[in-house]
Amino acid sequence: MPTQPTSSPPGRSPPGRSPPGRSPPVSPSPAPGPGPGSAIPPTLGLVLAGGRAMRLGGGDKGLLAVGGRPILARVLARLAACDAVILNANGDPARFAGYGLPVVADDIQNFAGPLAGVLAGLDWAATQRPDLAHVLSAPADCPFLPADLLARLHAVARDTGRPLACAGSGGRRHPVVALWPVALRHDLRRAVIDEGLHKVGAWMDRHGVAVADWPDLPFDPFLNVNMPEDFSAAERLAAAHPEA
Ligand SMILES: Nc1nc2c(ncn2[C@@H]2O[C@H](COP(=O)(O)OP(=O)(O)OP(=O)(O)O)[C@@H](O)[C@H]2O)c(=O)[nH]1
Repeated sequence: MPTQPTSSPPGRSPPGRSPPGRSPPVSPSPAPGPGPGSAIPPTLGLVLAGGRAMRLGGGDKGLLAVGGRPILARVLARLAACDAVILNANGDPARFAGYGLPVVADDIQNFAGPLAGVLAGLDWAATQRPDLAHVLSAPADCPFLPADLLARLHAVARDTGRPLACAGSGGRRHPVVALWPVALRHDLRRAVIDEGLHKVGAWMDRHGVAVADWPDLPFDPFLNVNMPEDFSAAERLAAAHPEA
């Protein structure tokens, strides 16, 4: 598997392309939220940026620009329909200061994987915004999320009666793009700490998860940037679909 040399300094540009630059932070547009009377239950948006990006040589994937905009700004635009948005990230939160968001670190150490970030988000919602019964998670390396992500995940959960919903494309599930009930946080903590569970999909299957997909879109909205070649594919997609 091609990887960037681990000797690369954190946050450098992926190889094989011109430096994408760290575009200046873009303040998220005022989150409109579903609004009073909306059929969409109150939801906290959670950007998952707690990973190490080892396959890109380290750094913050969300601060890389795709199509001239940081991936993080793109993700935040898609989460603007949520009632509040926080960022899960480890290390110095100052690097995200320009976004004006609460930054919440994992409280489970040793890189327990994305479930540690989801748990941090569920705990934050329970303690800081108990009016929000759901969390919508989205990874900071997914530049082309669908505009109706929040609405469609809630709709598929409601229609199937399942407590969890996640995104799918090309016959695959994307369990980190998902809707989580805050009420399941204690069960998740037990699974991660007592059982050492790391697989997101495995935990979801215990409770029941509905999958929503977007077959109508002319591109995969869940393309994520893990390796340098993903970055090139994302730039091509951004050029071909400026609306994405
Ligand atoms: N909070 C938290 N999030 C994580 C952790 N590991 C991965 N993630 C997040 O989970 C999502 C999927 O991560 P991956 O692409 O598998 O891992 P990554 O660390 O970003 O990249 P690699 O190191 O190259 O695997 C991303 O949103 C990551 O930020 C972790 O230990 N803690």
